[in-house]
Amino acid sequence: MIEVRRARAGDVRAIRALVEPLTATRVLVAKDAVAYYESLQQFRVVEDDGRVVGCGALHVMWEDLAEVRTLAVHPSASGQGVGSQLLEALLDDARDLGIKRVFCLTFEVDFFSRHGFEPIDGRAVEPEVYAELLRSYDEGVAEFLDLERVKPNTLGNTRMLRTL
Ligand SMILES: CC(=O)SCCNC(=O)CCNC(=O)[C@H](O)C(C)(C)COP(=O)(O)OP(=O)(O)OC[C@H]1O[C@@H](n2cnc3c(N)ncnc32)[C@H](O)[C@@H]1OP(=O)(O)O
Repeated sequence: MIEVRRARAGDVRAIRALVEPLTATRVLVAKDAVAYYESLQQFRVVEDDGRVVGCGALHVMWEDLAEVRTLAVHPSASGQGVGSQLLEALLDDARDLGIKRVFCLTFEVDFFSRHGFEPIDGRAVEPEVYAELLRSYDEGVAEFLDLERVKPNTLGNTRMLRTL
């Protein structure tokens, strides 16, 4: 039976195993193990008969803004609605947190479009918020801000936004 649930500390190994092949092709950014434990509360996983087959995270960036991150489904489980269930659960988390806009940076434009995301150009935040976000040490925030130093990581990705 398929179940979407909050991640537990014991899931981190399975999450890393899902993500690792995707970092080799730069679909997802490689992170150290400690980063997954530190951001564990952001994660949801999909379990199928006791096996973690998908993961995804929601990272809050500002008062009205969060980012979907690290969405990955094992190839053996793709095309069965697992990614859609995960994404919708993360959007529900965003609603629960009072978030109004959800950002993502992805090659999977059709998939995210089917879930109400639209490509955006330029900055998605006011200059004052941009200046505050510059103070973050988070690499994903740097990618959101489209800073020069992280551009090699985001080459070919599309910036997308969903309004809730
Ligand atoms: C912000 C970020 O994290 S960006 C990174 C996004 N992740 C990646 O690029 C990693 C590599 N890709 C993946 O892990 C997966 O392909 C994902 C996450 C993009 C999609 O996960 P999936 O579980 O395959 O998605 P899901 O099954 O919900 O939808 C995919 C397709 O299956 C179809 N589908 C959905 N439900 C079902 C179902 N019950 N039965 C059969 N097909 C279905 C959908 O119509 C959809 O069609 P499409 O390919 O034309 O869009």
